[in-house]
Amino acid sequence: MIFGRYPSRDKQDKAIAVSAKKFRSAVGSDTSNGLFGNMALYSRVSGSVGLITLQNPPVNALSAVVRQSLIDLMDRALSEPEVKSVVICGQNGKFCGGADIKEFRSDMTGPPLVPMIDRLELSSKPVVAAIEGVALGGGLELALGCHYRVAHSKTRLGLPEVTLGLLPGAGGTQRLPRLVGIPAALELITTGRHVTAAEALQLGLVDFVTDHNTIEAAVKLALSVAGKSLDSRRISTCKCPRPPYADALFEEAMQRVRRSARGAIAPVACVQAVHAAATLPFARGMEQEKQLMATLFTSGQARALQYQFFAQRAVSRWSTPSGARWDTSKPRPVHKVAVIGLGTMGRGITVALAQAGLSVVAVETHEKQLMEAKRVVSGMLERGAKRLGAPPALDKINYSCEIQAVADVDLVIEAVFEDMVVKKTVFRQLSAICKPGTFLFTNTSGLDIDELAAQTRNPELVVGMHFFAPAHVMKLLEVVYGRRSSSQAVATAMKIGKNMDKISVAVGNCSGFVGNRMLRPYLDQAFFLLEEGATPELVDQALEEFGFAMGVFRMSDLSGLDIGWKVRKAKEMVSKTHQDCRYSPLGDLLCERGRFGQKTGRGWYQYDKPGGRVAKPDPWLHSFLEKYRAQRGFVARRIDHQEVLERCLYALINEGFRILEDRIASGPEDIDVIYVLGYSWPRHRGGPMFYAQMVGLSRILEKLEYYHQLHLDIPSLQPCSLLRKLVANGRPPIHKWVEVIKNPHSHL
Ligand SMILES: CCC/C=C/C(=O)SCCNC(=O)CCNC(=O)[C@H](O)C(C)(C)COP(=O)([O-])OP(=O)([O-])OC[C@H]1O[C@@H](n2cnc3c(N)ncnc32)[C@H](O)[C@@H]1OP(=O)([O-])[O-]
Repeated sequence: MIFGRYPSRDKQDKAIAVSAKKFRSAVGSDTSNGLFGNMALYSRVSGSVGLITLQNPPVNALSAVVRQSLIDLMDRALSEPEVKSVVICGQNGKFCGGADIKEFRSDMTGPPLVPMIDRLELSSKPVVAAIEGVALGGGLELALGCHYRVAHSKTRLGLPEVTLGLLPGAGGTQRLPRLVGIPAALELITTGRHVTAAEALQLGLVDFVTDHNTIEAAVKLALSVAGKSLDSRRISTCKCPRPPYADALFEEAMQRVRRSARGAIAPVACVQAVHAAATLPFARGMEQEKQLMATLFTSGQARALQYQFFAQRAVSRWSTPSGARWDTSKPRPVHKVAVIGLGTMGRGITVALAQAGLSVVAVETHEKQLMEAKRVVSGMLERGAKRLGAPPALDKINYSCEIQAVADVDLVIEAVFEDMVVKKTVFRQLSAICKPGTFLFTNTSGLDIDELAAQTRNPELVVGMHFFAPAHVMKLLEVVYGRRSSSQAVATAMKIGKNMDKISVAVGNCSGFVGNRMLRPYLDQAFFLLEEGATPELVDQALEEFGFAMGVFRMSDLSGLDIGWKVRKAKEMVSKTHQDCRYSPLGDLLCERGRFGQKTGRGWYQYDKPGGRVAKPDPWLHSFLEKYRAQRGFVARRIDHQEVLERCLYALINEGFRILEDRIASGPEDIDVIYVLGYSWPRHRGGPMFYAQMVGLSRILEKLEYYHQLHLDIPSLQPCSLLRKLVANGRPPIHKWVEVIKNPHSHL
């Protein structure tokens, strides 16, 4: 009966809106305080079911007003004798994205989540969560407080609080293990992984999954359970199932998070909270959860992670110094894309484009290499499809040895060698072959976009795309606009990035763009520290303890020392005499001896064989460094971790300020997103510019001044004028830096 009476989602939203209107007039609420812009709505369906709809676009986050409305509407449902059960759903096909993260930045007001969920669970009438779209964080915790959970098959569920530096502090750490068991709860809570509805059903997280109308299904269930005992449905009253090997499980989980979290405190607190669920009664477990949450909530790590969450969304609202903006620039539709050059990067880009549903023409000049690329790309697509449970997009790609095959595409991504001469030739060819209006994008990690654009008839169609390897996996894309790139070309590059599921950051054109430009002074400092007495092990240990996945030398062994050597040779840095500014030839000297890193079994470390992965300290390298110092007049001194961090990181941050000053990045968020997603900067430290704010701009300035005085031949240690200006302006918070950049006379 309910199915026949139930309207489509559209109609249903209209019905909800109508009942909301009636409800507003019934309760006589004041709309002037914005209450009804963010609230929950109430209606009665099928005679005896109270339907509460969360309404707080875009993700129905549980803001203070939503929480208050939910409490009021639950009271209403409980007080109406005709109502026998309740369904909670979210408007616009999204159940709930969790607590309102914006509220975490200010003093929290409104009713807290924990007692609200406890009251819900205590309800004498059954409450069913109708979960569509997402049930994340506090949203899933709300659903765990309900007595039944019905999910749409396309829903994603999870407790991602750990990614925001928190734990599921609205009872999630106590209810989830009771519902799905300790192993699954530990995994979900410490990783923040989202699960599909199918997996949720398998775990017992939801009771029922539907491909059809979720609210209909939830209402049907609510009708069927009305009046039945709820004793076994209140998760807080259930005993947490404790496997016999629980102690070993917790031990293993703690070791795992300590290893992978590299100094992040939230995953450790998550394990502790689940341990409390396994060992304490519910109420005491909740106390433990609350205490752990309080510590995390005020930590710098939570602030850093929440800053990064918003920064990753803010970068899509790009702008350029010439006034082009995301909201006034329309991307052109793109259906067919060509990739030129099927080396490692070209293959990854081809896969990413095909997976995004675009038709791709993949071009490689030699038949043999083309066939090899086809084999590898097909394998990558097949493995990806297996993971996603979808068919591989093999038929999206046409392979060709002829550059003429790109004549009718809408966009070309050139991915040939990182060599200006080769790229210029390709761009001249493309400009002649492609149909008018074709966008010509280049995958480069630092070459001059304007110089390439000058080879074409339409430089406004040229944009840089700096992909990170592996290109089909890495989330980051630097979209580099040149002096003449049109706003439409930039908007189209940003859109293509989004289609490929990347986080794209629009940046200006300069050598190395943002990421690699900042890397230069960081690498230089690491070399200088070796000259002054450090070892690769000492430098790497300091950086890894800070939170980097790999120190600079281990990383450079992994990516290959010869790559940087080639670039330095092309820039004639290797052959030049460096009189005014210090240059360390250490990397070049290693390359001259054939030590290219892991691939040759020798680099800054030694490996058991070429291609080996386990880095071991190399006595040869140590004695080489000693001889080098003696020959060049360096007297080895004791260098500690603090100096390593200050020299390497502050030099990198100083370059970040220069980049902001030069308007290469439009704000500190751009730099921080690039560094976290592309250069493994520890996420819980927010990014280099956020870290600078945490350390204190005055301290960074003071330390840079100190080191620059000691090393006047290292210009990158000279504090840049923007940093001085920010300190002179009273060290404004990071979101106000842009005001100082735009208005040099600003006193805020
Ligand atoms: C009390 C302790 C216990 C509980 C703790 C928690 O629940 S912690 C929370 C645990 N929950 C999470 O960690 C979930 C966090 N959210 C997500 O993972 C994703 O947003 C999504 C999967 C919900 C939707 O993905 P999608 O690609 O469709 O969309 P999108 O990602 O582009 O977002 C659209 C807009 O919504 C905004 N916004 C989103 N969520 C929230 C929020 N909770 N709050 C506020 N705002 C939020 C977002 O900033 C953006 O705003 P903009 O830039 O347009 O002004």
